[in-house]
Amino acid sequence: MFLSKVRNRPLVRRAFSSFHSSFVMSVEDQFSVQKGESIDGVLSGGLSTVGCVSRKDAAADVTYSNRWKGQQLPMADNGKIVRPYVSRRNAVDGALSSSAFVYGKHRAAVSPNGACSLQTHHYSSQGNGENKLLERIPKYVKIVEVGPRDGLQNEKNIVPTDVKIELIKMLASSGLPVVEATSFVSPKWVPQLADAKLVMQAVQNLQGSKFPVLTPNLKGLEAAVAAGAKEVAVFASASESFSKSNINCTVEESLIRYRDVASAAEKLSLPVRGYISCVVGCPVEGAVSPSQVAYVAREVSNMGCYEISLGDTIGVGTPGTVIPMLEAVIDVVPVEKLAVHFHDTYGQALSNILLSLQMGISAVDSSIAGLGGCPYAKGASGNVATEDVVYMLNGLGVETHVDLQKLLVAGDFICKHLSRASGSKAATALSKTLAHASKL
Ligand SMILES: CC(C)(COP(=O)([O-])OP(=O)([O-])OC[C@H]1O[C@@H](n2cnc3c(N)ncnc32)[C@H](O)[C@@H]1OP(=O)([O-])[O-])[C@@H](O)C(=O)NCCC(=O)NCCSC(=O)C[C@@](C)(O)CC(=O)[O-]
Repeated sequence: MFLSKVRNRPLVRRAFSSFHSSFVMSVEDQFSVQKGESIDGVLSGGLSTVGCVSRKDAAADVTYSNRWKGQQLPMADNGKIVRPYVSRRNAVDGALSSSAFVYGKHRAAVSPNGACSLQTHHYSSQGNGENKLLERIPKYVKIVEVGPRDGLQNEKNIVPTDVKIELIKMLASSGLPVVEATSFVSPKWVPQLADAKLVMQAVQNLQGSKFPVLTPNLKGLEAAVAAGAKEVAVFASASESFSKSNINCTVEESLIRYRDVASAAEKLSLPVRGYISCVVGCPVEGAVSPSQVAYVAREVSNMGCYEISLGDTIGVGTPGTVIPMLEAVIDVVPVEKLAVHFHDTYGQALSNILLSLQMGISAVDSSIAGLGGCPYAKGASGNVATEDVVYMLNGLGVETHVDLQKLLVAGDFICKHLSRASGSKAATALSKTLAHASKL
C-alpha cells in the first residue's frame, strides 16, 4: 500500500529510527516537511491527530452566525471565535513534548506519539471557560461507521463480499467502536447487500467493535440472528412518502412492525438501535416538521431502542433547520440517547454535527470516504466522511479512540475498489501531504 511504500523510503526509515530527534516543521500553505528534516510527526501518527493546519487556516478567524426564529444564536463577545489548536487529549496527557517551534504567534508541537498540533498563547480547546462556544462539546464522541452498509447500499456494481469483509476489518482495526456491517433487507430491494449473511458470519467474532445490522422486520431479525448478529437496528421515517418508498408501508405500520422486532430482540437480549430518516427534509414532501420527528423519535425510544439516530437522509439541513428539530426531539427523548446522521449533499454536515455536539449529542454517524446515499432517496449524496469528522474532532480535542491514519488506508482501499476519488476533504488533503513527504 501507499503508506508502507512511503515508510520504506530511506529517509523515512531514518526518520522512524530517530524518533526523538529534533523535529522542525514548516507550516506552509500545506503542512509540509522540509528536506533533511525528520518526518516522525507526519508518519508516526501526526496525521492521525489534531490540526496540521495551513498558515491561512491558522490565521483565519471563524465567525459563527446563524438566525433562527429571528434570534441570534450564541456567539462569542466579539462575534468571532478563533479555531483552537491544542487537543484536549494532548494537553491532558501532557503530550506536548519539547519538540516544538514557534511560527509567528503560533507554536507547532510534536507529541511523543508523533501528533502535531498548533497552539496559540490565547486560545485552547481545553474547556477552561475561555471559549463559551466550545464548553458544551463532549470530551468523547462515539463514531458510528455506516460505510459498509449506508455507504455501499447505493452502489450499482456489486462489491465483492471479500472486499466488504476486508473493509469492515480495516475500519474496526482503526479503533471505530461501531461499524454497521450490512442490512438484512429484501435482496430485491437492495441487491448490493444480498450477501448480508456471508458478511455477518465473517465479522461476527471480530473483537473491539460492534457490528449492528439493519433489520426491517421479523424475517430480517431472524436471518440476522442466525448469521451471528449481536445488535440490530430498525429504521423508521419522519415522512410518510419516504416510509412508503423505502420500506413499503406507512409510518404507523412501520412502528407496529418495529415494536415486534424490538420486543423479539429484547427476548434475545439484543440491543436495538433506531433510525429516523428525513428528519429535516423529504425528497417528496419537502420540509418535515420538528414535531413529526419528535413524535416518531418518542415512539422509537419507547419501543426500547437504546439509541435514536436522527438522519438528514438527503442532506438538506442547515443549522437553521437542524436546531429546531433537535430541540423538539430533546424535549421528548433524553439527549444521551440521541445520535446524528448527516448526509453532505449541500456541504452542511460538519456544521450540523458541530452544533449537535454543542447541544449535548455525543454520537455521530459517518461513512468512510464519504460514501453513501439511499437508493430510495433521489438526490441524496454521500454521508459525511468519517475522516472529516475525526479530523474536526481531533482539532476540537475531542477523544474518539480512532486512528485517522488507519482510516486513510481503509478509505484508500475502498475508493480503489470503486475506482473513485475519496469524498473526504481531509483524506484528500492528508494524502497530498503524504505524497509530498514521500518525494523527499
Ligand atoms: C421492508 C421490505 C422487506 C418490505 O418489502 P415488501 O415487498 O413490502 O415485503 P413483503 O413482506 O411483501 O415481501 C416481499 C419479498 O421480500 C422478502 N422479504 C421480506 N423481508 C425480507 C427480509 N428482511 N430479508 C429478505 N427478504 C425479505 C419476502 O420474503 C418476499 O419474498 P418473495 O416471496 O417475493 O420471494 C422492503 O421494503 C425492504 O427490504 N426495504 C429496505 C430498503 C432499504 O434497505 N433501504 C435503505 C435503508 S437506508 C435508510 O432507511 C435511511 C438510513 C437508515 O440510512 C438513515 C438515513 O440515511 O437518513
